[in-house]
Amino acid sequence: MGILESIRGPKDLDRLASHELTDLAEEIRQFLIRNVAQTGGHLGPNLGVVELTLAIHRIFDSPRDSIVFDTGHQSYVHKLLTGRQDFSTLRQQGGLSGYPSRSESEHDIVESSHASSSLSWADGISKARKLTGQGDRYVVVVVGDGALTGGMAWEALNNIAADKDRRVVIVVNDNGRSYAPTVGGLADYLASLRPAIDAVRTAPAYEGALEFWKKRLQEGGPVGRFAYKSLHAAKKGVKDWWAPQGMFEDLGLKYLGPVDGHDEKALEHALATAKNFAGPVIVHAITEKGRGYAPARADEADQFHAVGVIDPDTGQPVSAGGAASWTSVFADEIAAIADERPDVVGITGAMLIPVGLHKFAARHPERVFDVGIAEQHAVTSAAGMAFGGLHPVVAVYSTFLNRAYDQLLMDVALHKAGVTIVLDRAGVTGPDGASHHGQWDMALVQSVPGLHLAAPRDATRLREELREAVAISDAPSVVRFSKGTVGPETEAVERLADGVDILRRLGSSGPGQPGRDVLLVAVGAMSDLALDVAERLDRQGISSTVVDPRWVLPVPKSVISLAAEHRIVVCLEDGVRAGGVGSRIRQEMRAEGVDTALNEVGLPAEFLDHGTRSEVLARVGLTGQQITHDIVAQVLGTKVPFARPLPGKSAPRTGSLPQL
Ligand SMILES: Cc1ncc(C[n+]2csc(CCOP(=O)(O)OP(=O)(O)O)c2C)c(N)n1
Ligand SMILES: CC(=O)[C@@H](O)[C@H](O)COP(=O)(O)O
Ligand SMILES: [Mg+2]
Repeated sequence: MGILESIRGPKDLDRLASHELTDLAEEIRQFLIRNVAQTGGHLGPNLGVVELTLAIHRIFDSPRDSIVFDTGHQSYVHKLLTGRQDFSTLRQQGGLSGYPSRSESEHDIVESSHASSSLSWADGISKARKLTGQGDRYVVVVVGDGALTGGMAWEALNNIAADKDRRVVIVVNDNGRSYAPTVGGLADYLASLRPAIDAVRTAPAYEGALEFWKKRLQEGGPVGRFAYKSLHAAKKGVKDWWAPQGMFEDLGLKYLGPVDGHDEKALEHALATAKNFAGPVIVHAITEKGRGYAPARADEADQFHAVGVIDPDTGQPVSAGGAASWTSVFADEIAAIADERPDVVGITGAMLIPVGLHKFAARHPERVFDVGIAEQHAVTSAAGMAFGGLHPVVAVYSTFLNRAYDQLLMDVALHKAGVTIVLDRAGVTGPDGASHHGQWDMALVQSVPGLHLAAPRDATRLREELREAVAISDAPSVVRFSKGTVGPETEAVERLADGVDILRRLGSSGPGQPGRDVLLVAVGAMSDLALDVAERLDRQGISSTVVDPRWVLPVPKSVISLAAEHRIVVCLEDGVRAGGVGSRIRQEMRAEGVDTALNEVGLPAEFLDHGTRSEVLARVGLTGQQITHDIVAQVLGTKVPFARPLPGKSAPRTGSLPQL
């Protein structure tokens, strides 16, 4: 049996000798490679924090002390050390979360995968500890160099530094990368330290010398004066030479490091030193993403930041890529647009390749900007670019737009700025769980005055709607699409004057009668589902029309007219029902005096646990069978009157469906 199996909780680490810790670190690395290769997950980040996590759990006393992981994707080692060593269900429905999870362990605190929030958590927890007489309990934060490029982190540092007697230990996990090498002034700053200094500040000798001279200083007299002069000179020298200590100390934070983040002994020394400060302190650990796994280290793109199922020996993906992904279609089209439109620029929040701006950047490097993990800044900076005559395309995952709602509203929309926001991973994503589903974007943006929202149903419409979006120069435009492979191409049987596509007309409501029983409004990728429902209804004698609005906001007038000609409207959307597209259509129908019954079919306003995309959709009832069942029950259950006429239209029909 290896050492790892003997670790049931952090306390079991205390008895290990130094060589056993080295062996344990190797065991953990092999465990991660073997297991994450089977399930997929954040292999690179976790290989980089093995020694760091061991040292933290040996020096601090979780859960009495709180350990907070920023973003949380690098908490696998923490899980292994806190009683969770079955990784066979990692990120699977009902299995281990890929992020900290309070329901899994008392050692877990922050479940959100949204970066740069950990220091605010630490500020809050430490204030609570102080006010409740528990000021002797530490808050230890593991924050990456990438997460430190998020503005929220600096808001928190400003507050943490203001109060010297709160026990906050900030471990900067500096591997020099987000996905790609971290960008910006801070990254350059941290990088400038790595080669120069090798943990001298935490060497026992340095601390001893400091203590010796501080005592002489207190004794006063000629020796004390000499001590003062030499300490002051040393500090100034170090300050000039050792920038981060200056920067962080200017902020009011003690700085320790940089420390070799793979030297467990040096880490423990630095953390023990930090613990003795009993106040806010930064420990700057230099780590390597993908440490100990050659395929990860060789991966120039992102050092195996997040992998699918791979061959553990070679690191190669097990399943060759199949159909095109939404992201790849976007990547090709935006690059083509960039060739044609010199005013178009791209902006990414440290996710150039994941959001598909890499081809654009390869062809026009001067026109793609990586702003770091700073979506709020990205959106307002885009408003500035639009003011300067450019057309920015901000590409982010849907869930991360949540963070930039005010910037979209008050910097882009208020100023009628021609900014296009492309939302990848919109709707249910799956394995990354509750904080990653892009389920709120449509509800958020539908309240933004003047905003245009497109939800393409397939690759052709993505290309088309993206081009239409970048042609809008006086308002924000948003194009949103799902994670993963693009659905089948669905050609319209008719395109109406306002761009709405009729996808199918099935059955009829009677000779000479307009419309049909059910109007199925399919938002984006829901078109496949809507067509499946139409087929199922047809088999039960219920007629339907399937439409894809393409641009769902503003609500196209033809959707309202069609609603008046059907008995029920069902809007299918891969987003929260509350405040979604369906509710907006309902508002517009009411404004036009159309009182056709409308069902919003979408996601609940709930946090949805991880699983595959189809498992999660099934869990919330977004399946052909369930939707059909509900429609049939409603239509057969009640005599659903036809709508009152639109002004100038024929009188409504009433009647009941044929008995089945
Ligand atoms: C607000 C937000 N934007 C983007 C992401 C996507 N994301 C996940 S991890 C990551 C890089 C994090 O870099 P760093 O903090 O240095 O951690 P590392 O992976 O290097 O350990 C990014 C951009 C996110 N989780 N949150
Ligand atoms: C932790 C984080 O936010 C990202 O790494 C995310 O897990 C990537 O998601 P995709 O795998 O969908 O690109
Ligand atoms: Mg990093």
